[in-house]
Amino acid sequence: MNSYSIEVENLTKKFGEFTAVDNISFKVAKGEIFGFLGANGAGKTTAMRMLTGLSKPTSGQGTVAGFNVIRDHEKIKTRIGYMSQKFSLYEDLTVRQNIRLFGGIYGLSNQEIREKSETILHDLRLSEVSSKLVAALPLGWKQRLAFAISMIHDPDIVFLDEPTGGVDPFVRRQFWEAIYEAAGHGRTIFVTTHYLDEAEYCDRVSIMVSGRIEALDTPTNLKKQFNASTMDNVFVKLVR
Ligand SMILES: Nc1ncnc2c1ncn2[C@@H]1O[C@H](COP(=O)(O)OP(=O)(O)OP(=O)(O)O)[C@@H](O)[C@H]1O
Repeated sequence: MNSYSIEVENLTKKFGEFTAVDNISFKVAKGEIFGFLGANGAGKTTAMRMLTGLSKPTSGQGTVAGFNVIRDHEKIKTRIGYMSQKFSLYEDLTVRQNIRLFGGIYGLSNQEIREKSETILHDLRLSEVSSKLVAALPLGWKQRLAFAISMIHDPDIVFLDEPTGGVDPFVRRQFWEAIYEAAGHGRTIFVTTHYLDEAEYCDRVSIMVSGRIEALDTPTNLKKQFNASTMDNVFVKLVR
């Protein structure tokens, strides 16, 4: 059995003459927390869209959750979860309605939705606010809820696109505890972030510059390699 969740080779995306993602190759092990970093415009979103089956690579090959990124992109969508900072929950629906809605979208039966709803509400201690509009929740709670909902269909991999924007370090730390828990259950976490302290929490980190992966290793090894005391310094040395 393949021990990698993601395996890509020379993945490239061009928009006309412009190469947004330039021959990237890497593997992510099952249950790994993989940080996907890069400056604005480096190509992270474009790469992530190819990995999640939303965009067809111009060239290259690979598998995500065991499915071919070119031929089986519709199947990939059934085995992954996705959470972005910008598009996550419906603010004008209640907490419970959001869980129901996404459970339905991900193809769960009514019985499964009922069970998952109770588990999520209980685990996140949201039972008392289950009939409140999501708009009324603090941002940190919304993020935790969106993360739980992105895993409602038990995906092999969860893609998190800047999941902790706009909250304080304590709330971010709590979110990362939830990430560790998910990874502890064997789920692969693929996460982009602009917070370099969060890169330290990842098992391995890749750093993209102008469409290419310029560095990829554990935070400890990257700091050694770049003679830097923090991931922030590694990033600055590579990107600026
Ligand atoms: N559909 C498109 N057509 C043309 N150019 C595009 C398209 N999508 C992205 N690009 C360009 O590709 C490059 C990479 O963009 P991308 O959004 O992947 O970067 P990013 O690393 O995710 O940046 P950010 O952190 O700002 O989201 C940018 O120069 C962007 O302008």
